[in-house]
Amino acid sequence: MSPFFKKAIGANNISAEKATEAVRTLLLYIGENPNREGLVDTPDRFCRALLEMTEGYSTNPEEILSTTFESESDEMVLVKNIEFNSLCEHHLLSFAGKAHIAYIPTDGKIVGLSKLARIVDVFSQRLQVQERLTQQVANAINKYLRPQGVAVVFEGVHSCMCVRGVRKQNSTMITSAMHGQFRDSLASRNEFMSLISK
Ligand SMILES: Nc1nc2c(ncn2[C@@H]2O[C@H](COP(=O)(O)OP(=O)(O)OP(=O)(O)O)[C@@H](O)[C@H]2O)c(=O)[nH]1
Ligand SMILES: [Zn+2]
Repeated sequence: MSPFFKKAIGANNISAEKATEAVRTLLLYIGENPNREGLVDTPDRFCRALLEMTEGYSTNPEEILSTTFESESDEMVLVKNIEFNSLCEHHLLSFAGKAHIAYIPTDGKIVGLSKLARIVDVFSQRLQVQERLTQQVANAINKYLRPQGVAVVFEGVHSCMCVRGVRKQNSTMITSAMHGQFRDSLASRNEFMSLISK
């Protein structure tokens, strides 16, 4: 019995047995034989992978952003090219790319660099649309860090656009969310945009 099966009950009181049975049904639905050697453990693996890819539901963003430090500076802090992997809520297919986050501290209140990447993970590891993912990251930083401004840009390539449907391989979706000084000041916004485009 695999580790997933030992965790007998998941969210909404759904048993692991029922979840794996649903995947077996999907395999039958496409004309496959779920009992053949290569597929016999696939329902279990799929359920474990899905749980892993959506583990952001069980992480509280407030906890991540609660460890802060003091700094002398109230200048912009920017972390760019933070990799993310998410699942589109329409097709349950991956969309992935990079996120760029900047904030302007209030009273020198700063946060560890890794925490910005962790915030990206918390909201990426859920079923998402990129617009909401971008907003949620910006809103969480705005709410828990209370900076003078926060700017977030996501650049994502959506598998559901590449491997099926319109099959466009080279399109990238760019979404942004701005609060405070980045929304109010064109100069701050331009500085952010020029730094991330370098
Ligand atoms: N705005 C937005 N759209 C997304 C995102 N991820 C996937 N989509 C789109 O969601 C839409 C779902 O459209 P539907 O018409 O309901 O589904 P569909 O028939 O599979 O659509 P096609 O992909 O056009 O074949 C598609 O246009 C996808 O490209 C996202 O993060 N943001
Ligand atoms: Zn999709």
